[in-house]
Amino acid sequence: MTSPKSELRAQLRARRAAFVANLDDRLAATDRATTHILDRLDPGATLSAYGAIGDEIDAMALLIVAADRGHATALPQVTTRDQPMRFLAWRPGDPLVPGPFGLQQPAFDASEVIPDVIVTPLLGFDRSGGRIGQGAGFYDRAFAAHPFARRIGLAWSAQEVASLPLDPWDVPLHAVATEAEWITIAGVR
Ligand SMILES: Nc1nc2c(c(=O)[nH]1)N(C=O)[C@@H](CNc1ccc(C(=O)N[C@@H](CCC(=O)O)C(=O)O)cc1)CN2
Ligand SMILES: Nc1ncnc2c1ncn2[C@@H]1O[C@H](COP(=O)(O)OP(=O)(O)OP(=O)(O)O)[C@@H](O)[C@H]1O
Repeated sequence: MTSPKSELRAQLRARRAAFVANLDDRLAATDRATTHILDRLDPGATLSAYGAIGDEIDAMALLIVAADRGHATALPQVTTRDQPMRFLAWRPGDPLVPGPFGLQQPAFDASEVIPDVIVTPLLGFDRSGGRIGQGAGFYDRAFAAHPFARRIGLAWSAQEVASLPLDPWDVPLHAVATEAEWITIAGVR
């Protein structure tokens, strides 16, 4: 299938890979990006993040520091493309089990939580809060199911595009954190 979105995904994957390959210090850059988020968490907020796939910014250190600061922490659990993604409690030291797409996920008996903040991986973002992901719609469906959660994209600056083709179900991000800056999107409810 070639569509504007799938071509764009391929371009963005290539751009992200080139950016990461040229990064001097990936850990330091990850730390700068995630610190934008940590510095702005409301006390006691329940935070969901993710473990990186491939060239994504890894958000596990963010989750570990947040847990240390007293936040309840969670990771998404996906099973099949048809089933909605759920957010399951996960604290540092809790087991992780292999899931689809090479994901490491909380155990099946972990309790479901309602996150206050959803830190979201992405392939591309724009300054209107537009986001393009892997194309399975897991995050768009989760955003629709959790309308009161803050939606924060975590991405390398090279993942910015001027504007994204938007579908009716796309839910805008409230903010994007990169290694270079913190971007808040005006007017997103
Ligand atoms: N780190 C991370 N966790 C996540 C997501 C994500 O994008 N990144 N998801 C967001 O929805 C969900 C999992 N959904 C996914 C849907 C499709 C593919 C996928 O097609 N992967 C490619 C390889 C991509 C790559 O290496 O960059 C593949 O399997 O061929 C992966 C995850 C939930 N957790
Ligand atoms: N709220 C929703 N309810 C039902 N289906 C949805 C919803 N949001 C998105 N989808 C479905 O998800 C599919 C993929 O959407 P899209 O291409 O926007 O994914 P994406 O944002 O790139 O991926 P992801 O959110 O997994 O990172 C679409 O076919 C769409 O029908």
